[in-house]
Amino acid sequence: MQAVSPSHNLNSSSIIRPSKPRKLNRLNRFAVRCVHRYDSVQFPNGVGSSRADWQSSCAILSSKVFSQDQGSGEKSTPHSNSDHLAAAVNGHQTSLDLNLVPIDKNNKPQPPAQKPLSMTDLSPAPMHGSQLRVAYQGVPGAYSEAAAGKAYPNCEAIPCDQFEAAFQAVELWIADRAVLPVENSLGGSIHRNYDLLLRHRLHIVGEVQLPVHHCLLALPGVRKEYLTRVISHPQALSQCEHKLTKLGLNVTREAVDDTAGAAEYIANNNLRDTAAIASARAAELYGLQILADGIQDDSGNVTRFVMLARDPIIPRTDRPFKTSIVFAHDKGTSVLFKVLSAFAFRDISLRKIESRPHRNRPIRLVDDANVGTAKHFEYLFYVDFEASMAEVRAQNALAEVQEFTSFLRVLGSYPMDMTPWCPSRGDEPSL
Ligand SMILES: O=C(O)C(=O)C[C@]1(C(=O)O)C=C[C@@H](O)C=C1
Repeated sequence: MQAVSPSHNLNSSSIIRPSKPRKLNRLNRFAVRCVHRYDSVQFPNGVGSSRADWQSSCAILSSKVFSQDQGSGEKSTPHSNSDHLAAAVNGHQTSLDLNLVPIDKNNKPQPPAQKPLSMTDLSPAPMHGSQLRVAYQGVPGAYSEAAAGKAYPNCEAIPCDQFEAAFQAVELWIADRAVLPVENSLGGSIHRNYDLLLRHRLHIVGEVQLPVHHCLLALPGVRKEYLTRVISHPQALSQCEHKLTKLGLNVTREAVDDTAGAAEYIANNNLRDTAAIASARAAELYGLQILADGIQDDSGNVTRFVMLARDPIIPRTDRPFKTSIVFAHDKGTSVLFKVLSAFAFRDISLRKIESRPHRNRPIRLVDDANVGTAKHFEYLFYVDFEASMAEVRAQNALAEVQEFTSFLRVLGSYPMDMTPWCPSRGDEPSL
């Protein structure tokens, strides 16, 4: 993976603010709007977020059409009609020809040139024809950069100073994807990214798990007795809480934007009383020595990252998929039990559930007449479940969830990273 230089850091202040968050609709309203737009939709070269909006709407619509065709049966057929329809509405080349019969120069209809789906359709190559550009939060040497490289080998990694800048980089076509942490095996959820997933219109297209192996870094020649301060990303500080104490360090802990940024700061400012918690790669990049290796409190320290794109991928059934949704109900939280039962009845396992308070920020809902109303929800619930949106049981579960909720959005249906959460190098720190 090639990392662009830190001087190319995306600064959130230098990025044009995106337009206001788009309207959020209930699924059936999505579908209705989608039918209307279907006749008139144009795909200019620069496809904007409205296309992504349209695509996710249509993916849901196609799922619904398919479920109706199948009656109430819960069994899904791999590579069934729904796959084709979903393919057609998810940006595959054939979607552009849907209602058009190609005409030759003598005005004779031509048989449609059908292109079979390939793996590249699932994760389309960048339109600019070069390396995939992947935005991550932090500077080179950050774990997020490593996650970007694991998710997209040979990508061009684009450092961003804030999570929000990474979202904006994709929305503004500066990057093709963003790779952002959502959960750590020790520190739990990275709430900021859950909030941002809702505020932005990107789609989750994949996930990747990264074992996180922390080192204590300082300038060459510095001994741990000289240290008065340890700086790092708040997640990294919390992942090493006990080991720092065990190391006998009498230090204050200070949070900074990212782990590698902490290492860079020490090097740039020649700080001999400060150490950073960061990766071995950060030590190498910023010329620091490793004072202690493997200082995370748990050897199986793993962070889960999601890959985000402007367009959703086509859900499939030939490998394990996960689907992430967010929902809310304006009559409080009692709906939660009903929603969870919609999955339980269909034997769909839940992987994660997260609630986020949302009282102070209304969400704009749009009705069938396209009239928007601001709704306040006390809590938003984020759920990851183990099924693909191409499966009828998942489509039916969501149709039921929709009945119980005032707001529902599918954040993405994507292949699961099946790597077991396993220990990183060594349990005890080496000094
Ligand atoms: O600071 C970094 O290096 C990051 O990539 C961020 C981050 C996080 O946000 O959780 C990623 C992985 C580790 O859990 C620690 C920090």
